[in-house]
Amino acid sequence: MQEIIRTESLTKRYGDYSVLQDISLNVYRGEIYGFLGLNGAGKTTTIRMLLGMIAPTSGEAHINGQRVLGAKPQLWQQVGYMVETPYAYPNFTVRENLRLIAKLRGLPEKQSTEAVMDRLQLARYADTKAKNLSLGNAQKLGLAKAMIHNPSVLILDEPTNALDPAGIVQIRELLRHLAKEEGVTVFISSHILEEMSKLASRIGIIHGGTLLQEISSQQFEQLRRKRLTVKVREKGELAIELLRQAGYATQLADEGRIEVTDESAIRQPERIAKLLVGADLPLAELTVNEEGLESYFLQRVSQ
Ligand SMILES: Nc1ncnc2c1ncn2[C@@H]1O[C@H](COP(=O)(O)OP(=O)(O)OP(=O)(O)O)[C@@H](O)[C@H]1O
Repeated sequence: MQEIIRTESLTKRYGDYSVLQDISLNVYRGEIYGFLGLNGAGKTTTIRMLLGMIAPTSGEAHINGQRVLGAKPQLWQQVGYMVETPYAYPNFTVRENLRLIAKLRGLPEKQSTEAVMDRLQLARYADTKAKNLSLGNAQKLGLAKAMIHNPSVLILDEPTNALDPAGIVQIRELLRHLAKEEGVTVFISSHILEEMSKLASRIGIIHGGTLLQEISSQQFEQLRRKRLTVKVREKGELAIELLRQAGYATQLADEGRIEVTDESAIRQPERIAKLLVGADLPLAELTVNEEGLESYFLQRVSQ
């Protein structure tokens, strides 16, 4: 496997305040590496160092085998990035903004602009001034700028932040396609656990400036605690008794809800429904809940 991104003990301090400690990670060609952490965990700081925008206090970052600090300008022809809220010239249209970037990058202006607008489904906003775009479309314009030169490495800081659900699915599919079909390496940060487990092939979890854990997305899915919540219209005690007798690990939660944590119940909730309805205990609610990022961290950090 070809190593594309490598950090060695990246550390950043501002005065006495330590933002990042000893971050060492590797990302391989065609991988989508999800960098997952709560707000303030240190994601943006890491990404800024990956891009050479700020210098580490100690440690190093490498892309394509080159040390980022002091890298030759050619390195940046292979890298596309979007960090925090993307900037665009407000009085230029989407097309004008992109043509400007194409020109600065020495690309065929018309062809690369139209191609990237198509890719991100931005063509119908081509003549809209950047200042009149919705937040989601402004974000897409930022992504278009990051991708216009067809880079082989994409580094994206919370790229789906302002997008609506349809936009999130679209970007997810585009990134998956780029990684799988074109071998593009994607490093993407987010604080949304759900999104990461759907998109990334590997996930690095950062908390308080430390890389806590690196796992595959499949492992991550298995580690997340899931539970089935049931509520019956009445006779909650009886329902609990019945479920326990049937061998399910069951406990009473808020507002008369019953939580079932067995794998088999989570995989086949219809069995629970059948059991209760069959005993004349009609259901008011039946849901599978997945643990959120905060509680996953709390559990992980307190171990
Ligand atoms: N220039 C700076 N001077 C001092 N502290 C800073 C500086 N830049 C960032 N920090 C602090 O470093 C910590 C990590 O910030 P960072 O922006 O990297 O987090 P993040 O994980 O990207 O969070 P968010 O999702 O909120 O952007 C925060 O506590 C932040 O206040």
